[in-house]
Amino acid sequence: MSFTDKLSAAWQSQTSLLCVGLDPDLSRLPAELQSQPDAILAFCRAIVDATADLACAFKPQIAYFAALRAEDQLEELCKYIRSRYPQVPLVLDAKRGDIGATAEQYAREAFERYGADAVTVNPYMGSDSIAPYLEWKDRGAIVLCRTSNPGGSDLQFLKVDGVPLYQHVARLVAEKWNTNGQCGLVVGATFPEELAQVRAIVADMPLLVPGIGAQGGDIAATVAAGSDSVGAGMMINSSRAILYAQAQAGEDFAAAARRVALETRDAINTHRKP
Ligand SMILES: O=c1ccn([C@@H]2O[C@H](COP(=O)(O)O)[C@@H](O)[C@H]2O)c(=O)[nH]1
Repeated sequence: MSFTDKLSAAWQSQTSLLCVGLDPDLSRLPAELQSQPDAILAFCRAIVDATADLACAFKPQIAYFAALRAEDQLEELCKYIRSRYPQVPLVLDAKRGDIGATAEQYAREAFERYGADAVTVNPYMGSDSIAPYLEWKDRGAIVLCRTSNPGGSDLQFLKVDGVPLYQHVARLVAEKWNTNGQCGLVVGATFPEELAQVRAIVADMPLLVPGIGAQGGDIAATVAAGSDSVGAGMMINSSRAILYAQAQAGEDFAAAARRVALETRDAINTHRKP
């Protein structure tokens, strides 16, 4: 099944636009896990098991694994998600961007090694740097457009022919690069006005929307600005707020993560229009 078909099915079957981000930080893991040899894998698997019925996607961020020399644990985690929860799309957040020959290897890494349904990519190097991902006709390439960080404005807001650069990216992806219908865009929940502008340009293209939770983006404004024509269209990502949720009495870390994921999923759904 293609990335976009799997995502549309997940939006429906899970009744969820919540993407659970997997950004394991060893120093924030529960003490009882920290000394285990495969602590990262054990932690992420527990989070996945606790939230799988609440998520329309899982998004491991590769830097958190690579920094700890834990790519083997990321591989195992991806295998686990694919076999246990095949209905939940797996988005590898890698933000790759390089010349075509190198991009071919990055595409193999994402789609062969990790078996991701989609990968995040950087548009700065242009069409030939994106083409290798599009060779994988059923997989997604999710292109950075209007990122959630404040510094994203340095370049993304520059006017080119009177139009901000991020809008050029949105148009380029929608009109030229989306040859297989498997492209998406990254637009931050911290910029709802720009999210609405992007939605107006790209019709029902899926958007990966990080920035709620730890980055403080407003859920109601995000849903109002970014929903597609059927009240879906987004993977609204939260990572740290779920992963490191404060445990309440009687909860372990996974139960706390589930509680926050449930609250977040429901808060998003409250604002959706049928
Ligand atoms: O514009 C972007 C693109 C990607 N991210 C990634 O999303 C998560 C956000 O984590 P939180 O803990 O929910 O803030 C993280 O993996 C980023 O690398 C982003 O934040 N903004």
